[in-house]
Amino acid sequence: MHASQLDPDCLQPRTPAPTPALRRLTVGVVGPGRVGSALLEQLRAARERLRREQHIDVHLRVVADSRRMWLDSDDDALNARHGGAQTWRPSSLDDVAACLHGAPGAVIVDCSASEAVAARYADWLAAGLHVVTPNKLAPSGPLPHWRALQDLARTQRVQLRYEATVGAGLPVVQTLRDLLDTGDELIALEGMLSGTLAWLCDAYDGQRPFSALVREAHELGYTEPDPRADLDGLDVARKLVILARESGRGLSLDDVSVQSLVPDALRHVDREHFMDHLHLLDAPMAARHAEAAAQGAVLRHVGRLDADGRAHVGLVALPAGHAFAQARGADNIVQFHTRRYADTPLRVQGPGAGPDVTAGGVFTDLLRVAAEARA
Ligand SMILES: NC(=O)C1=CN([C@@H]2O[C@H](COP(=O)(O)OP(=O)(O)OC[C@H]3O[C@@H](n4cnc5c(N)ncnc54)[C@H](O)[C@@H]3O)[C@@H](O)[C@H]2O)C=CC1
Ligand SMILES: N[C@@H](CC=O)C(=O)O
Repeated sequence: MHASQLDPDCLQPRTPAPTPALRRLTVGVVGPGRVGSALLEQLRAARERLRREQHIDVHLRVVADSRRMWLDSDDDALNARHGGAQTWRPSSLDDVAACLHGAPGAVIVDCSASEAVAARYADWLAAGLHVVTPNKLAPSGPLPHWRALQDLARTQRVQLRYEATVGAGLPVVQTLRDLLDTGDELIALEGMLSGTLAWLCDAYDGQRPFSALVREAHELGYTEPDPRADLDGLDVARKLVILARESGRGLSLDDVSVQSLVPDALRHVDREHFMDHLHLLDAPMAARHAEAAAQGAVLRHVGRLDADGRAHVGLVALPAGHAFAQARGADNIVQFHTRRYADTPLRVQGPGAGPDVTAGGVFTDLLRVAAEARA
């Protein structure tokens, strides 16, 4: 017997630790767009390693977009009903839930930006399915509905996770939750909470038209499906609402004072018309930029939750030495002012938009579902 097999305390042969049972996650992905496709790629690449090292078996059972769905159920009867496994068929959110129902560790991942999908969470949680999402519509939607969803998840003993709704892959929601769970108290927070606006403010130097940069941010996968949600400040307002609610404040979107960059003429037109008329943003942005530059300042898009409970979103001109002025690319920065972090705020910083980092945040939530279900 080799010495390394002896327990040094009692010099008895060690009993080999039993191999942990394999834990299955049965996953359905709704919305294989930019984030959803990156998630599918990450799941594929990690599958063997997760099985080998973490004893987690991730089984992808269904993928659905707005028009069609792909199904590969373990259930022969269900497959037969739908003409066999691995088939494409018209999309149905009812069928997505049906084919996950009762499966071990069944999770629906909503990677859409759709109200119609978010409206299904209550049914899915009630049916015993975990829900993971980067979609901000439910957690920043009507407060009574959001609280009811959280209560439902608790009573059904399933998980509702949404880390990637704020800061994409950055640990923002979890950091706040950890602070509060360990007895700290949020006093205020401020941050650059839009990857798109961070990237636009950093890239815009008054030379290339702002509208051309907005198109580029969209191609890079930073913007919302409709980039107006970034430019009108609503996306950041949603993130502030999510963080405020996480800290126990009953904030709603109507409570956030938002400065929009979208001209009135483009507010209510359809998305195609908006994209065709992006040049209307150019002159106002050029004026804001020139005004800031004349003061030796730079423009940054900032969201704030004040100690008195008020919330604001908008462009501000900051001196070049300010921490936000030094952020580059699509970096988000979130600064938590808490009772413990009173002198220097706790800061989370890094790229806060883009398919890969966002998918990484969603994937982390999936692994948390597996870890918590194991406990
Ligand atoms: N792009 C980013 O950096 C980040 C995105 N998010 C969130 O991630 C979500 C996805 O964003 P992207 O991938 O950029 O959007 P995308 O537009 O590329 O993809 C959206 C997908 O949802 C599908 N979809 C729309 N309505 C549907 C319905 N009723 N049923 C089934 N599928 C439906 C579309 O077919 C498409 O596949 C959004 O909620 C966004 O706010 C969150 C953090 C960062
Ligand atoms: N469009 C959003 C994506 C992440 O939430 C952003 O730019 O921050």
